[in-house]
Amino acid sequence: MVSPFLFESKMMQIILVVLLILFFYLAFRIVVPPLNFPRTIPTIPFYVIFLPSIFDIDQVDLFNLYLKEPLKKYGAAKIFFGSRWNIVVSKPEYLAQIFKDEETFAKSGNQKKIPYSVIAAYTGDNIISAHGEVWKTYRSIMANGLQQFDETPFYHNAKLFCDILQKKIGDKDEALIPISADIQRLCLDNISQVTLGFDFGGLREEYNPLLEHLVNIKKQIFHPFFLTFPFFDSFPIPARKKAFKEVEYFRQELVSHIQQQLIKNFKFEQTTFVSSDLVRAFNNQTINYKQLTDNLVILLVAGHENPQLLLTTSLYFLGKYKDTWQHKIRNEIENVSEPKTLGELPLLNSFLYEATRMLPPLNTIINRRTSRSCRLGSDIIIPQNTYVGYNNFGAAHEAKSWGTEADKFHPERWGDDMASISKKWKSAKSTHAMSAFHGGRRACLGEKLGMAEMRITIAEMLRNFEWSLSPHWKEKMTPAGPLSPFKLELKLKRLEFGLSKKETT
Ligand code: HEM
Repeated sequence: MVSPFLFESKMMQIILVVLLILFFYLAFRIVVPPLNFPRTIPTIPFYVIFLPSIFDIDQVDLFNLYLKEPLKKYGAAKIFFGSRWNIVVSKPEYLAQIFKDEETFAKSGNQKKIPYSVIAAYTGDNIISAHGEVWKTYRSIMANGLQQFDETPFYHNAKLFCDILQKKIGDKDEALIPISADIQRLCLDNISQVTLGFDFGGLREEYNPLLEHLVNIKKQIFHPFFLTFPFFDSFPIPARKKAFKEVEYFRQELVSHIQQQLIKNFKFEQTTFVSSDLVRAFNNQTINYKQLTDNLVILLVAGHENPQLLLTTSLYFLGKYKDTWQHKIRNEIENVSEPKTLGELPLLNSFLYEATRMLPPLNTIINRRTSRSCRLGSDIIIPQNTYVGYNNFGAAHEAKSWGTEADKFHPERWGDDMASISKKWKSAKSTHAMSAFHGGRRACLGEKLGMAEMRITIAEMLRNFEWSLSPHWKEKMTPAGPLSPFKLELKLKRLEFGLSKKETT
């Protein structure tokens, strides 16, 4: 008979061996790309993705150190992200193929890629992530309202935004102001008033419960560990359970705001907000309640986060090039009396396009999965069920498209007059040398809206203030995720009365 002690120690040995095997198996899956991944493209070391959590390094440094050369040479690479190995491309020809062949490179957002995660619970199955017929349905409902909209709230909010900054300067002439939180409030108010039919109240209310809630859940969603290993969201970790609950609460609160504004008083029947179109589609059963909620949430999320990033980037470049670009554009807008003409100012628009090129707000997007084994370009064989994404920063800094000065901030590259600037912008998008707004059939539906918001806010800022980068602010971009200057702080100086009080509307 085996003694209980011997039995126990044998069991311990077996458990230890199983755990060791599991550990090595998981480590192998993280360190080495799947064996059926293409050998014709390089592998970015798995640890690269963890470096910003350990060292004081931002994503532009990371790109320059680890991705620039492989992407320049091969146009594609294998990269570990989101608990799995993926293929990321930056060569315009590869982007063109991926964007065009939607059946093979099928959209597969977080709701499919990591359905157990907090981020998937947040945005669900929406117009950006959906594929095929479902996407077509969403697009047919939402496209019109995102293309035809009333810009008036942008003007009012830009003024409110500047008033808030004026108050922060107080009775001094200038002050050092961390700008991120106010930009977020502005962008939330803009998108909620222009597309959702309610006022988020970010600029008007000092304490705003919905905003507090949003800031809180964003911290949990963009937690670096869970962003890299969303797999752990399926474990019963109390903090993550709380995050799920709070995300659900936020979604319900958002819909309830829209219900109060649009549904209860039947305003949706008369208005052309995108949210009204979604409510009508829900009422006639084209979409269900979850689809309605998912799309309302994505309108708020994409509609405020992306402009927030681009505005931060624009204010950063204007601060950095205060004596040149800021000065020149201020002179240019001084003569504008008709708001519509902002879209026709060569300096303002070439500046905006260059800012978008230099720091594309959505740096890397990996949300397509191959529906079959396929060939990318002439020699990259990709197995079925592989996640494929694109690196906007890489595409926008490719020397082949943008010349040897691709890394330089050089708005002149877009042209001197509005006709050539617009032509170059369109051509850069259609050749995918510039993919910051995607392009093709799945092109961003908010580009027109976002760019109008940028022009109007920048013009108002230039009329009110002169600014440079705060001497206390360390020039650094976000370490991971969306790309923009990290916790930007500006040295804002109030401008003389004449220019600041000039009316725009
Ligand atoms: C201003 C900065 C913005 C940038 C840089 C930007 C960028 C992008 C990109 C890269 C995509 C494609 C995503 C993918 O490949 O999965 C996209 C799609 C989309 N964006 Fe934007 N976006 C911006 C603003 C907005 C705004 C203000 C809205 C308004 C709600 C918006 C609504 C959308 C929608 C609805 C799609 C999905 C289009 C489709 O698949 O049919 N975007 N955007």
